[in-house]
Amino acid sequence: MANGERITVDNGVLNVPNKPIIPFIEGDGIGPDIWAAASKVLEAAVEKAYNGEKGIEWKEVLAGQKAYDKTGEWLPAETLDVIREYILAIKGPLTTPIGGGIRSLNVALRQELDLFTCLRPVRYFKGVPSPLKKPEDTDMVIFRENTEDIYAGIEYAKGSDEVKKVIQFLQDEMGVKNIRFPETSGIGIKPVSEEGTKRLVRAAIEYALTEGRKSVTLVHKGNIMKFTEGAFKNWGYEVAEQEFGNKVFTWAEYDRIVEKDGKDAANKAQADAEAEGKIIIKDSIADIFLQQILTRPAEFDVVATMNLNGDYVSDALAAQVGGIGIAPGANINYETGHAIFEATHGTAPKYAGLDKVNPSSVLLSGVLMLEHIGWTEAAELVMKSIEKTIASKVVTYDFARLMDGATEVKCSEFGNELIKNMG
Ligand SMILES: NC(=O)C1=CN([C@@H]2O[C@H](COP(=O)(O)OP(=O)(O)OC[C@H]3O[C@@H](n4cnc5c(N)ncnc54)[C@H](OP(=O)(O)O)[C@@H]3O)[C@@H](O)[C@H]2O)C=CC1
Ligand SMILES: O=C(O)CCC(=O)C(=O)O
Ligand SMILES: [Mg+2]
Repeated sequence: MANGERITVDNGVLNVPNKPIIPFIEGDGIGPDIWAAASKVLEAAVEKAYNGEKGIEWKEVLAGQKAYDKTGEWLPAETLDVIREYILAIKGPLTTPIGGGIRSLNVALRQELDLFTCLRPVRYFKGVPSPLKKPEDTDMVIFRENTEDIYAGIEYAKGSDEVKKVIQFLQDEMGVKNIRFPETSGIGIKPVSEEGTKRLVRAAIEYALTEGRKSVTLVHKGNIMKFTEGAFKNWGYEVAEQEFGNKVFTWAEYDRIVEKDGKDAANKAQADAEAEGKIIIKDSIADIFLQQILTRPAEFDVVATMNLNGDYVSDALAAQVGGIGIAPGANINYETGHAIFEATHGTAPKYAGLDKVNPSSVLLSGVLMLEHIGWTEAAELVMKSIEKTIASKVVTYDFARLMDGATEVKCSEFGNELIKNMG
């Protein structure tokens, strides 16, 4: 086989050689354990699917503690340059200290490469322990805005010169009277833009159309945060109606029909739209949404939301289908083609180096990557093997503690079992 080559991108379309070079970040904490297990499984699936005609050449790039120890920098410029050049990458989790210290490297990677969608599919694997009666009803795909919101990192600490300036500006020039304790407040700023919202919602609707999904729900807290989260909802409906026309039916349209012709007419219009296979664009306020995904999961499909809501919703939905050990993700810019695949969970520091945790989240992120480059046969092999292995009740601690009659295996052993059960 030829030596590795670069993936290139032409007008947003990927050209994938038979031996693509794909950068990886091993990650902090449990990162080395899960990456070792998952990369072996991905290699075995590609080898088996294509009889050695295709293969991935991994290229390590540094970030986090390993980068700091080797270079004195947490996120070396070279890492960003390499990912920019090689288009796709996959990463393990990176630690972010709480209440001080460096800002999130995970967020920095997303912002630096403008990976505006955090795509997190949530589906159930038969046999996985779940707190729900019918976990198989949970089949959602989260589109989380990845570059804005409170994650922009515009924050000023209590007592700093900056916070005093901001509070003074708000009080003196903006007439703000309700900062309850101005002397002891920190301040965070939440930018949410029309452009950022529309590109995210556009990507979610395009995904729903391509994948034959039924609805896109805009999740927001727009009753309280009117000009950020409320605007997200309005811009979402706008982009749906202006750019997708009669391929969608929105609840904004529903409301207009109610006003003009009454509720029965609106219900009929929605039922007709559903029968015609149009995508229903609806919205839900974030707090009730968190209840309804538990009580009525079948009503939700594609979910589009802002950064912080998306972070909370991701972990909550992961719990419904067996937990964060099996929750994959991808950070994607659909315009430039750049993407970084990564698990939804973090570094789980108490398990670091114990060869204990479930490698499935980063592995399934690798499956998303295989699908993304069109290597669906290899992706399918991994999926089938996960199903078979879980059905045989050979699982890591997280599932074993909730399953009757399970055999608990280590992270690396679970990876080997997946390879054994492949095909
Ligand atoms: N994208 C990223 O790189 C992310 C990084 N982080 C960072 O990770 C660090 C730790 O965050 P924390 O809030 O503790 O969240 P984590 O997701 O790291 O861990 C929380 C708990 O989730 C369970 N868990 C996590 N990963 C696995 C796995 N692979 N298999 C089985 N169970 C798993 C464990 O549960 P149990 O204890 O029940 O066994 C663990 O204690 C922080 O610095 C945070 O900022 C967090 C999220 C994402
Ligand atoms: O960057 C971090 O440390 C946390 C990020 C996170 O929780 C997420 O992206 O889901
Ligand atoms: Mg999170």
